Amino acid sequence: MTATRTPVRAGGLPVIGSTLDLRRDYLGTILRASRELGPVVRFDVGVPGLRMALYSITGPEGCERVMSDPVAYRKETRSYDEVRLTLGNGLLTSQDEDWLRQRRYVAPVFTRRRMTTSYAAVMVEEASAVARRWAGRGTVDVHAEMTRLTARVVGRVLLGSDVEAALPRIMETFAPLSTRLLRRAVSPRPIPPWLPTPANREFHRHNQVLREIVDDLVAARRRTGDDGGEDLLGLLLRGEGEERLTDAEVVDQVLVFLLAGHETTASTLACALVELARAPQWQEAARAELAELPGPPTAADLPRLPTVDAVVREALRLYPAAHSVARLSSVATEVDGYALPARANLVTSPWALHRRAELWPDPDRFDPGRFRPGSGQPLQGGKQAWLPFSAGPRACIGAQFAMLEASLVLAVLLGAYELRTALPGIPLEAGITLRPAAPLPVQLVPRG
Ligand code: HEM
Repeated sequence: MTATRTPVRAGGLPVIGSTLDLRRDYLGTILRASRELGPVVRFDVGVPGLRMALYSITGPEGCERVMSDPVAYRKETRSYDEVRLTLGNGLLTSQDEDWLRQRRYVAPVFTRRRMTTSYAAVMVEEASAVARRWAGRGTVDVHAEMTRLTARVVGRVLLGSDVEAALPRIMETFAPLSTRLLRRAVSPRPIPPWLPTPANREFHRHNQVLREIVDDLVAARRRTGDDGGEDLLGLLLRGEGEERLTDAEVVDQVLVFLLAGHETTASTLACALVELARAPQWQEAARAELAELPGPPTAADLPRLPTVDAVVREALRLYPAAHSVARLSSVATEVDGYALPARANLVTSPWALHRRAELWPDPDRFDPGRFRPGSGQPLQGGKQAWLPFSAGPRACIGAQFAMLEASLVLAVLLGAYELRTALPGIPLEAGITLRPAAPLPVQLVPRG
């Protein structure tokens, strides 16, 4: 296709362009631009002379195309440079040969067999422990509860460690790091991280805390001399094969999996639980399917729980934890019929893609029925209309893990409790990930 159009420019203010809009309300600004101006929009960030152009990509073909081609669209963006300051060169941030070697190396930990047997059993065990712990508690903050649960699962399954003790430190550091990252990603010239400003000092202290947590996890495993059987940390420390990782890569890898492996699924689960608490008919529909199972849910039962699966997918549509997937174009290119220059900062937005009315009617409404066979949705765009885990070779390696965990946890909790809430909606905060901005109280009514 020949490029015919230049991207529409978002209004913003004469001198500073869209800087304030993006900083104050990133999600709202991207969504409004997508709805009012189209699938490729240019935002000018910063004052003239120091200006940076940022292009939002919110159509199904455009998002998939940019996400799927790691040669034409690179992880050399401002936001990824910021992520590297915290996470180093692990699987999420590395590129090319480094990435391929790391991805092949960790692949054995994510086989279907492991997911559906040992990992699923741990997920059900941990969810059942939460259900027991909730007994007698009238109301719980489902975001805090799901964060604890998913961290315990990642700790047990991937790292062979109890990470619960470190959780308060992880949460204290991750939230401000995440917010800082997005703020700096939409600044044309952020203050260099080596300048000893109070904000930078706090940033380095937070990074140090995270590194200390990982060092402790690695040291504890080394002390026990246990090679951890088949888990991720055991695999990393044993250093098998020709593609073995350097010591620094091991630490970076643990950090990535520790953070990416729980925070995203926790937010998804928390949002799903609140939406279910607001929609008793979907709880009932899910329970009717659960009632047909012979015992506690297992991975093998999931095909018999289509409503639970639809609830997870709908939560990921409305609240995609990875709301943006950023790339830098390595060459001049064309996306959705719009010409983009080389070295353009692109932000594909699952958040805005998932709320396009021509794909998803009444897009802001929670309706798991969209994902039931025969619903006719998405109306166009097919699989490209739902991209919470990105697409192509750099898609989320933990996608099946997350889907499995979210489905099993919902199945266990819905079997044990009726959920109610007075929350009118879910307050959201966009940093590097999308997360609830406040506690999410949900009332529990024990079932039989
Ligand atoms: C609901 C939960 C999750 C969501 C929405 C999510 C979303 C994503 C997305 C969109 C990417 C692509 C980022 C990019 O290319 O810029 C990604 C990559 C990644 N995710 Fe997830 N993720 C989730 C859960 C998990 C879990 C449970 C794990 C680990 C167990 C994980 C580990 C990773 C890793 C290591 C990468 C980098 C993969 C690569 O580039 O090869 N994620 N995730």
